[in-house]
Amino acid sequence: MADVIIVGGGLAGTVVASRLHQRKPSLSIVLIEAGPDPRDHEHVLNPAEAGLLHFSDLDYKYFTVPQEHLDGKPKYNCAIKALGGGTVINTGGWIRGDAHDYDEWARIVGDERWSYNGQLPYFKRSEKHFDPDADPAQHGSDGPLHTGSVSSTGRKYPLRETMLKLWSRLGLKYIHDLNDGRPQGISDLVENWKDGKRQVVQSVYPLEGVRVLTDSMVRRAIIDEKKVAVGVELVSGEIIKLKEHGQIIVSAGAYRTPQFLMLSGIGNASHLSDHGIPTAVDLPFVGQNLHDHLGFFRYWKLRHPEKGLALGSPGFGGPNYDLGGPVDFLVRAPIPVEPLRAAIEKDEGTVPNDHPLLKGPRTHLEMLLPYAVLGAETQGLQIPLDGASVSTFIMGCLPTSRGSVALASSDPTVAPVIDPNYYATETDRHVMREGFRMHSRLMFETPEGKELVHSEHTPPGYPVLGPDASDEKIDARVKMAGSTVFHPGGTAAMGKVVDGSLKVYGTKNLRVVDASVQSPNML
Ligand SMILES: Cc1cc2nc3c(=O)[nH]c(=O)nc-3n(C[C@H](O)[C@H](O)[C@H](O)COP(=O)(O)OP(=O)(O)OC[C@H]3O[C@@H](n4cnc5c(N)ncnc54)[C@H](O)[C@@H]3O)c2cc1C
Repeated sequence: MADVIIVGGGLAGTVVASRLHQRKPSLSIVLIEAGPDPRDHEHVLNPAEAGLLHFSDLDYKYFTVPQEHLDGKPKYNCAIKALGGGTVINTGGWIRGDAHDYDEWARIVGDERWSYNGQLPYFKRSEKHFDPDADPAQHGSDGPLHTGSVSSTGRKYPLRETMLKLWSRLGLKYIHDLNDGRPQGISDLVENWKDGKRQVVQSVYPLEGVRVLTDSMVRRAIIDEKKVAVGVELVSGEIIKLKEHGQIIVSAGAYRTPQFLMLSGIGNASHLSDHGIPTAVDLPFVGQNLHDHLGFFRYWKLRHPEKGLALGSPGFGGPNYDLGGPVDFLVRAPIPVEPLRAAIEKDEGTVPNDHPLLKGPRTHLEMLLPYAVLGAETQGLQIPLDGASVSTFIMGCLPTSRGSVALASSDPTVAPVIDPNYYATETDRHVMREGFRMHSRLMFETPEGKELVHSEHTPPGYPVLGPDASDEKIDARVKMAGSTVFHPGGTAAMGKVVDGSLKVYGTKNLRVVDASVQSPNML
């Protein structure tokens, strides 16, 4: 028997377990995680080795259904099966959203607690911010998570001044604080590495006092005839019961949380019946609204590799280079409103001036220039890591494409059917084309770009595309090379599946607390 049963010991589940115990030590809390505690796994603590965890024993190794709006092929999507969830592998980018995003969420669900100011106390509580001169209204100084920027860690990359001039050509300014809710501009990248090491969530949100079961997958929540959650059944057959007025908290991630709800009888009744699952609560929106960030890399051959400008070159190295990723700036930009409006109208018909994507200005694009070549082989390119090339990265921040997670089987150990439906809307295509053209302009038309770059490495069979490339040609590149940035969300959406207090509609004592709860129109 337990007061609180938490299903899934990833980022959200571990934080909730730890904070609940701190707040009320008398509660009996059980945290149940499908995978092991991976902290002694050889590649976990060094963030530079995260690539080695893909397709490892800790990876669920998901593949989507064939993506009809990309190149028609299934796409690999990583998710970690281990205590710590995504914090075991993630890049550690410590990037707070634009205040407009949270305010839009609050407006949609009619609950100010989800606005930027509503969330701010929790942002602050989580961090030990690196900058003593930062605005105390925006940052916390005694939270568990250490953060650091390129400058605060003392990394001085040879291309920094060139990069600042290059990105400024987009009309953007340098901003000192990436994480104050007003992120548009060029800022030092901020990461949550501590002394060059990963902060896996259970190391900073301690679980002493919580009963933790690892290597234990939960099959379903047991819902009684009054729709009250009364316990859970594990795949092993073990049953853990809830004390009266206890809570089951679901935090199995955006792919597995909807699967878990459906296996518990909460979901679209006809889909459940297809899999022989009796319906406890008919909630057709469970598993709908999947959204994810699509990202896209381009690769550039340097004009002067002998200067030691990028990872792999014998001349690339300096004090503290191991304290963060080989990047100077994170760049976040809006795009022009009128062409965007035209794209949205192709999807949605006439749109008002206060359409969420138009008012703001919103942060439509996130961009980087890593001093390294990342993932080129996925585009059929063989670029040696010898410091002779760099990459640029473009991500559409506010996707309007929506997909789904559905059951493949009533067996909880079988992966669900994942369809992110990437690049399905004209809006998403327009945003990505704008980013693509920005990078072409920077590299082919600015003095800094021309001095930096000798040529572009393009995937075999794909020509170099200049700033005046057609939409079709850009789309062809993105469709071949676009891939997930591993940010799925929205599959147990607030206002549709859970209320503003995260309670699952139609049930008692059941909540969802993870990335699944982003609201249906949350962009
Ligand atoms: C490669 C990669 C890079 C990323 N980079 C960044 C970044 O730089 N910055 C950033 O902010 N975010 C990044 N993210 C995203 C971030 O890690 C996720 O958004 C976050 O981990 C989501 O937290 P969650 O609690 O919703 O799910 P998760 O952290 O995925 O946790 C879900 C947990 O539930 C467990 N589970 C699932 N089903 C069951 C079951 N039935 N029974 C028991 N346990 C179960 C899983 O094993 C897992 O441990 C990245 C993610 C990846 C994969």
